Amino acid sequence: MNALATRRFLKMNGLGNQITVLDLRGSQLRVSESDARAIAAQPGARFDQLMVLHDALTPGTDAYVRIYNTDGSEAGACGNGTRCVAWAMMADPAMGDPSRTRLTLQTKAGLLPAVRESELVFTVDMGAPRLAWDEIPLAEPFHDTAHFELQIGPIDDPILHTPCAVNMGNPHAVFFVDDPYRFNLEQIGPLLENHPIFPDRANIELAAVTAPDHIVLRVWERGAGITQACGSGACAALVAAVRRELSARKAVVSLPGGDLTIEWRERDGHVLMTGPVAFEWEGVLEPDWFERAA
Ligand SMILES: N[C@H](CCC[C@H](N)C(=O)O)C(=O)O
Repeated sequence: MNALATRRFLKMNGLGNQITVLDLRGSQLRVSESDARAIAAQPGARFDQLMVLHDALTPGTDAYVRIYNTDGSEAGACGNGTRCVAWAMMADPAMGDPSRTRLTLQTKAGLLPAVRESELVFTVDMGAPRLAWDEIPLAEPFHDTAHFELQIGPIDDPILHTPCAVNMGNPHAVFFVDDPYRFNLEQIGPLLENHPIFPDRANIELAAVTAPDHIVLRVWERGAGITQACGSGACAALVAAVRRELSARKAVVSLPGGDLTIEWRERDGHVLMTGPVAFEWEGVLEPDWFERAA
């Protein structure tokens, strides 16, 4: 029997970004890529991102978190998932400590401090964006990642072109358009996600700046496809808009699932993301889920 079987999980969402939280602290258990895919295949546990808690590795942090996409691949950051984990570690009856209002998670991309603003609203310090081409990462050097060369569609009348590259602990390519809802993201997304310019693939954003403090955004996520919201994608879109001098350093980003407030703080260059979480249900990982997938 798979060692993960019978472990409890929480099904949550952050603005409709489907998040499953699995607490493996106090054990040596690890989730493999095929385990993640087996869990994702279950309607009751289905996720865009699976957030797996492990014992903290570094003093001053509260947990080490591994983040899996639907396809089993690992991501370095997940804004919506971080808010969900923060809620679980503070408010869940079984694993939460209600006396806490802040904590710091560690992922393979760095530290993610989170603060509870109200019962269901959290702010995460997503850190400073990395804006050099070799940190994004892109296959070719570009001297300006705010305007790097990539286009799809006819050469002289491209459908999309000249995105801005931002690494928020995971790679994003932001295209500015008039109306993100005018595009067939289902079709374009996989072409861009897997474009050879992105050796690690990329999350793809279609963004419209409708006012200096408002961005409309749709996201095609690496390893997960279209999602209702993407926290790191919202951060990437705001950073890209500021670099293009299209928006202020603080804006509301409207995603299909709802709004996030994003601020690229002047003082230290960190990006702060504020938004809600929702708890849906809890369950246990059933043994036969893994047998069928094996
Ligand atoms: N939905 C997440 C991001 C997942 C990114 C993942 N798709 C990748 O980088 O592979 C968020 O709220 O930030």
